[in-house]
Formats: sequence, structure tokens, C-alpha cells
Amino acid sequence: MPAPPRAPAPAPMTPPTAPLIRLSDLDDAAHAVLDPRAWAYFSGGAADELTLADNRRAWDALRLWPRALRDLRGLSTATTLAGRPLAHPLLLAPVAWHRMAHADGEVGTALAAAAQGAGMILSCQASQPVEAVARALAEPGAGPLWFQLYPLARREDTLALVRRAEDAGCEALVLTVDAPVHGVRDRERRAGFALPPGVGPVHLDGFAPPPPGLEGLLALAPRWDEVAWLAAQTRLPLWLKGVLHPEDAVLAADSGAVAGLIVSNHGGRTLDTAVPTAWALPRMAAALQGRLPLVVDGGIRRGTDVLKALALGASAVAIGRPQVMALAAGGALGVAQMLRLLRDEFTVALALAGCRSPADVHAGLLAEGPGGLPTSTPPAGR
Ligand SMILES: Cc1cc2nc3c(=O)[nH]c(=O)nc-3n(C[C@H](O)[C@H](O)[C@H](O)COP(=O)(O)O)c2cc1C
Ligand SMILES: O=C(O)C(=O)c1ccccc1
Repeated sequence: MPAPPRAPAPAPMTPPTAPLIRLSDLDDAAHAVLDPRAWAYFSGGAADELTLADNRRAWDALRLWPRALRDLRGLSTATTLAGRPLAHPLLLAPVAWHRMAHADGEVGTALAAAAQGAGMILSCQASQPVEAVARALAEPGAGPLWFQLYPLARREDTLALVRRAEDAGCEALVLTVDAPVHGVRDRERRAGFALPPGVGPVHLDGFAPPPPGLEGLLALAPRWDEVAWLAAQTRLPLWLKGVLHPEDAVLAADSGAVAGLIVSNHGGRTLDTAVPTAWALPRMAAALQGRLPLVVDGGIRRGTDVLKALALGASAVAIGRPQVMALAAGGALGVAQMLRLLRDEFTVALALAGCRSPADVHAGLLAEGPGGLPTSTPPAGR
């Protein structure tokens, strides 16, 4: 019998966004659509970008000792952060000016975070207001909204910002302490980066700019007494972001003013050649002995990176660049896909390491890596 004539091929269906295979693919997707100056700003690090590269390499260098034959039934990524239940330990790190990546802006990012149960730390340099972001996150099962601060030129302005974050329903404040001056940004300078018209830090409208010159910035650089002052002004827990040294971790705990620390080198954007966060984290955890919860950021791109961060003592991780790359490439939907993928990879990592939950993750899962990273034997009974 002759073969029936072939039906014409259906018109190809283009998915709204290409399937996302791994987080690092978002860089190419964003590069293709972003203005070169915005790309330089979002993707770049400081100077020779050695810390930027080291952040990734330090997670990659760690090797896992998985456990077999564990009972994995009921596996869940659910955890708690400073007592707050979370669907999984993923937060969005504060990143300035989302509207430079996509018109959906921070509200789009927040809708994605809400849909995926992720927490969000809103930058004080955000290009959309905290009230609108808070509404987007006001969903059952949504993660917490935190507000990140740089000290403003006048204390009353800083306080006005704190009140605004409190009134919007933010659950914590984050004082960034690793960027008293702008890092050496070769890539931004080469690209001639400037804020595009119509995008800017909406929370800072009407506030006095920093006094001119280096001495003006140094006068605003937060000091330990500023941390105590800020903590005394608010009922919200105060986290410090950008601490790397174990002795500073101990000072933070001793101050009694600090609720937790974000172990961060600002994604390699401030002091180039600062240690990668995967090196700092276990040493800070050892110095603190559980006195403060730790969140870590910098180069977290894989579910296994999340697992390693928990094994080194973090309670949660924060994601910086992938959120703006995903936003640039696919708007709010892109950010939701990115978070979904990382959650799914983390679920797989838990299962394959023999852990039923984040609480099961411990230092014994880590083998010593090329960077001389710490190792231990699994504690009995785990
Ligand atoms: C484009 C960009 C803007 C950022 N803006 C801020 C900011 O406003 N406040 C802040 O505390 N950190 C800021 N950060 C640092 C991030 O919060 C975070 O520490 C870093 O991006 C984590 O590294 P990752 O990008 O490798 O995940 C920014 C980072 C990037 C990439
Ligand atoms: O670019 C940054 O990393 C950052 O933290 C920042 C600082 C001042 C204004 C905008 C962003």
C-alpha cells in the first residue's frame, strides 16, 4: 500500500521563553538583550574580577561524600531562618535598579519570588517602591521581604527609610557594610556606564546626597556604634551584609545588636581579591558556634552549591546576578523559572546526598577540596 501523503508540518511553536537548562545560561540570554552598559553593570565585578571568579571556583572545588540507602520518603526543602519557616533556603540578594534589566522591575521579581516561595531582600537602590514590592509578596506561602540599607547622609533620612520599610511590612533590615566606597569597576568604566533616563533609586528621592569627596563617603561608612544605634531605632531584626572576617562575626554577636550575618563579598564587586565566601563561611561558623544565623551569597548557581553552603554552616543562601539576568531575559516569568530550577536542583542534591531535609545537611558531606577547605567525618547517628 502506498504511504499516505505526509501532513504538512505544523508551524513551529515558540515557547514564551527558551527552556532554561542551567542558571549560567541566563548570562548569554541577558547579554543578548541588554544594553552593553547595563550588561557591564549587572555582570561585572571589581578590578580584575578575581574574587568574582573565585566565588564560583570555591563552590566548584568542594567535593561531596554522599550517603546511600537513607530513608528519603517525605523529602522536603522546607527549613527555617531565624525561626521563620521557609519553603526552601533560597533568598534573592539585594540588587539595584531592576528596571534597567526589564520593565517588570522589582515588582516582577517579587511576583516571581512569591510564586516560588523565595524570600527577597530589596535594595535601597531599588527602582520601584517597597510598598508595591510588598504587595506582590503578600501571598500565602510567600517568603519574607527584607529591606537593605546604605547609611544616608543624615540620620533622620536613614530613619525615614527604616520607617517606610517597617510600614510596608518588611520582616528585617539589612545593613550593607562592605561598600563604604564604590569598588574599582573597570568594566563599568570601559562601557561608559550611566543610569539610563527614567531609572533611579526611588527611595532616595528628596534625601540629601552624600557630602562630596572621599572624606564625605568615609564619614558615612557605618561603624559599630552606628549598628547599635540603628538596632535601637527599630523593632525589626538587623542583619549585617558583607562580613567576611571571623573576628567581625564575633564582634557582631558580642554587640547584641545583630540578628544575623550575610557572608558576602558583594559578588566580587567591592574589594577585588577578597576571599571567596565559601572560604569565609566555615571559618565564621566555627568562630560563632551557632550564636548567629548565617546567610551566604556569591556565585551560588547550582543546587549542589546550596547543599555545600548549608554543609559549611549557612542557614540559607542568597542569589544575586541570576535574578537580574533572568529578569532581563524573561521578565517576571524568567525569574520564576530561575528559582524553580534552582529549587529543583537543590531537591535533587538533597536526595542524591542522602538527606531528607536541609536539617539533615552537615559538614560530614564535604570532602577536602583543592582549596584546603575543611573536612570532617559524619557525626554518629546522622
Ligand atoms: C548589579 C548588582 C547590584 C547590586 N546592588 C546591591 C545593592 O544595592 N545593595 C547590596 O547590598 N548589594 C548589592 N549587590 C550585591 C548582591 O546583593 C550580592 O551580594 C551579590 O550579587 C551575590 O553574588 P552573585 O551575584 O554571584 O550571586 C549587587 C550586586 C549586583 C550584581
Ligand atoms: O552596584 C552595587 O553593587 C551596589 O551595591 C550599588 C551601590 C550604590 C548604588 C547602586 C548599587
